[in-house]
Amino acid sequence: MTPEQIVEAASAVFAQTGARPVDPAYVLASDIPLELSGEAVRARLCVFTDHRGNEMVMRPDLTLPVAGMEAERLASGRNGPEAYTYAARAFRLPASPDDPMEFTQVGFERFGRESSPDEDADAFALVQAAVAACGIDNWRMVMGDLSVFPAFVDALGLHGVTASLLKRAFRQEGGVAELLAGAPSAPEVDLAHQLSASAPEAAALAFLDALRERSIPMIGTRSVTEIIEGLKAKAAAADAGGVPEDARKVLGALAGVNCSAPETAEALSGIARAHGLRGLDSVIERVTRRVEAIIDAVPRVAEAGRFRSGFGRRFTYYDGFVFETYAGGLGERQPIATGGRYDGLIAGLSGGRARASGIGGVVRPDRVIRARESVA
Ligand SMILES: N[C@@H](Cc1c[nH]c[nH+]1)C(=O)O
Repeated sequence: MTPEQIVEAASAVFAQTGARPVDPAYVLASDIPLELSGEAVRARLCVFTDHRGNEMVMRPDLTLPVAGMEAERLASGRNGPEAYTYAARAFRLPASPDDPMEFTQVGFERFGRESSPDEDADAFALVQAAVAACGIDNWRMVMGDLSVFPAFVDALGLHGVTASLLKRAFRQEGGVAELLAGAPSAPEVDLAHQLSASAPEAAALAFLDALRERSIPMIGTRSVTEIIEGLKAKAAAADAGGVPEDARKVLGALAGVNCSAPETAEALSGIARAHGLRGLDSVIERVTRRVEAIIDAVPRVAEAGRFRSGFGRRFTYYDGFVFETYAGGLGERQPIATGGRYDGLIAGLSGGRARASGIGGVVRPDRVIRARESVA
């Protein structure tokens, strides 16, 4: 198949559902993509400064601008479910030397439908139908659910500051492991206390001074404000007694969940049972029902699908089901299809003026071609 035929084949699958074709704004103000991209994507945003000195980005995906459009539509008083489809360009600095900076995503976004395991399965099955239409049948997939970790943290009954620190750490790659590995050092806690006592600007200056004094360079993609917030949260949790030993065991076990799709229910409920945790039935039931619905719709998932609890941080807008599909010789940094649920995004983008569930997924035709070539 030629690249055009692949785009056409995938587009036809999404168009058949009656979704409306769109091609929203290419250029976005940087604040929203910066805030809603996980660390891995954030480091890859194509950022530039416009003629007025505003920091802008080329859209790193289509979900953000499409959800922005939908948030405006809903906030202006229109309502009811809506679905969009696109075959459009997105821009990210390459994840590996053979990845392009500009690429097409063929996908869909659905808003305002019921947020249920069956809808999750339906959205996943639609993406896989597009993958199949592109001539790929020997794929594997990984799924996760971003609501599982916070639910386990809540079930542990920890102090509020400790619980929010853990939920926040979960959003960063390796964050929980780092947190569980050790309490913050005394100088870190002292610095956090000192920063807590200052107004935000003064705190930022004091923080940069502290780095300079210790000759520590600013690296990575987190902003000074975020680093300060993180430090303060760590110190507050340490002041509240830190993460107790039994909670460490539970979270360690949860972080280790990496099982075949049919084993998911047992993996999660086994941890809850072993540690006498209550209040997890509804989240575990939802995950279980979803896996069943997915296997009903796409039977290959029973052997080619895995569930990983720590999975899915490319974008911080995801808050439920997430998945990636891989094929051929391409590794996990180069999925051929991705998607997930983001029920809080419309409320976030509209400042609470509108609310709607959201779910969607995309196929990457350039990677489909490479996956096909790598097995040919
Ligand atoms: N925008 C996501 C895929 C997606 C679409 N809708 C939901 N998720 C990505 O680029 O990885």
